[in-house]
Amino acid sequence: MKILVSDKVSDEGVEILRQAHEVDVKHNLTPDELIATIPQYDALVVRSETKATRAVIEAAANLKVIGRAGVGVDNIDIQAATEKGIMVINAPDGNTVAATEHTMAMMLALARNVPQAYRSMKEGKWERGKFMGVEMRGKTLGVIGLGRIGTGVAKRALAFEMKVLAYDPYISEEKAEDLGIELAELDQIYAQADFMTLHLPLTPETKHLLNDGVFAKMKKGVRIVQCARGGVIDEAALVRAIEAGIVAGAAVDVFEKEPVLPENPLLKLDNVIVTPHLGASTKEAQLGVAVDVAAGVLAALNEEPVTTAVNMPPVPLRVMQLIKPYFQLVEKMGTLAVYLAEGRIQSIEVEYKGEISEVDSKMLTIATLKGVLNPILQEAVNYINAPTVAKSRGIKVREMKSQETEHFANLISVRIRTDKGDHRVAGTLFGEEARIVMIDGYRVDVTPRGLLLIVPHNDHPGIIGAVGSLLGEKKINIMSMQVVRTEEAGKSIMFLEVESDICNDSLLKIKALNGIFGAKLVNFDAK
Ligand SMILES: NC(=O)c1ccc[n+]([C@@H]2O[C@H](COP(=O)([O-])OP(=O)(O)OC[C@H]3O[C@@H](n4cnc5c(N)ncnc54)[C@H](O)[C@@H]3O)[C@@H](O)[C@H]2O)c1
Ligand SMILES: O=C(O)[C@H](O)COP(=O)(O)O
Repeated sequence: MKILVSDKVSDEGVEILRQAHEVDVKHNLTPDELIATIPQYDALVVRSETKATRAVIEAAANLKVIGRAGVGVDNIDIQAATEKGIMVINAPDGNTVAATEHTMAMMLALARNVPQAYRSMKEGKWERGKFMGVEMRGKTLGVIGLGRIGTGVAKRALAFEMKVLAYDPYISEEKAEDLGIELAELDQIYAQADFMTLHLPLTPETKHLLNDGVFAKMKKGVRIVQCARGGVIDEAALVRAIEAGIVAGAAVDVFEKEPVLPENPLLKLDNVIVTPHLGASTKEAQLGVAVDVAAGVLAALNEEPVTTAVNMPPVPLRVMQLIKPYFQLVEKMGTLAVYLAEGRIQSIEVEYKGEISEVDSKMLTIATLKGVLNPILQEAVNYINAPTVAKSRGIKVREMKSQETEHFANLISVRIRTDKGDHRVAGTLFGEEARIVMIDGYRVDVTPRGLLLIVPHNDHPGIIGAVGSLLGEKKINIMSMQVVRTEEAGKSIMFLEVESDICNDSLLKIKALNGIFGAKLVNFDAK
């Protein structure tokens, strides 16, 4: 078979591939050249430079697998690959240490003005008085995102005798306690942190997490390290916060637009130090991700299970036929439940009632976990890694079964328990059609597809109309609407299936309406 390696991947990985297949290494292909050449290949190996767009994937007549030598798969159109039955795999562990150590290097360099002093000396100067730094010992470090890299940074910061506060809504208190650090809310971190470091994915929820409003809440003199993904910080707001004296300095490895243009204002500020997305650039990391991705690509071409598959479920055919109709339903129920959940997830319970309780439902429980975890994690959670990911986050998973049901032949319910309460979603199949029939104890009939707006409100005349008018003004079509009375006197909840996305601004306007006390938009089709 033929493999194309289109980015700089370590020779050792390329050699592993060459021992089994014919390999071409071609860097810097233009999009058109890639589209023209891709039909002859069975596998494509990339880092972040090659953009495996829908157009590339649609042209890939023989492609069976795309291997990403690294973590982020945002340069690959996963949806298009999945639709075409192309397995996408990544190498999520190989560069964790490299990115962790780069974060520490950036934090130290920021604290002690190392790049600025270096430049001054290279210019022939001896400016001992100009580069007064600060110590890290005794300072408070805010870690936002406590996954693989955030955890590594937290451990190293403890060795520097820093006080570590971490925010990650999807990590248990137990995990933080085991690490010897404190979980905190974002506002607490903003108010207390002397240093802040980001290690979370870029998602619609995290885009511009650090913005003007948030910078205004920060402790004066905070230093910020950004080695996660460009876009989590609003760069223009960062520049304003530095100019206003709120942020004393920033160390930035990843940018909203890469490669960075020379006119980027961050490059003009002396107290901003920068590296060109070097987090994963160590020999060890590049060797690790290349060897890992090569092993994955070979396994995929041999049709063997791949533990780092991003998009393909390894379900045995016989089991698949029995449970296939329920896969999408349970995944979407997991997604809805996690959108409803507010605190730290402690456990996920999946209960099977009726005939469905008689089949091996393990894969359905895994599909539920996938639905819960995918909207909140950077790494792609699939049928292979979902249980391990849940375990590593201290989330307990329980399956319960009973042959008895009251109203439906089969009923599956997903309960998420968090430190701020429980949420339960139940669903069934009407013929072949998946339906959510219960949300937090309220009887509904929701097709788990597209966008669902959930609005708890006071049961007063005019409120439903006000929401409808606001959506109408924004040209957002309501496809169906259900209103249920809650057990709390005078309170109801609206469930609206809407045709197009609702921007944050409009959601805020809905929340601000008189008599409304919340608005959540669930995207069943996210990721
Ligand atoms: N600079 C580089 O070269 C480089 C190298 C590797 C990874 N990265 C990036 O670093 C980041 C972290 O990677 P990782 O391997 O640790 O990923 P990970 O999936 O292990 O960790 C991400 C963490 O973010 C948390 N999270 C999700 N949404 C959140 C939110 N709204 N608020 C707070 N936390 C949230 C998740 O619970 C998870 O624990 C990713 O953005 C990745 O792309 C950059
Ligand atoms: O997602 C990743 O693995 C890192 O951002 C590194 O990307 P790179 O392989 O392009 O250096």
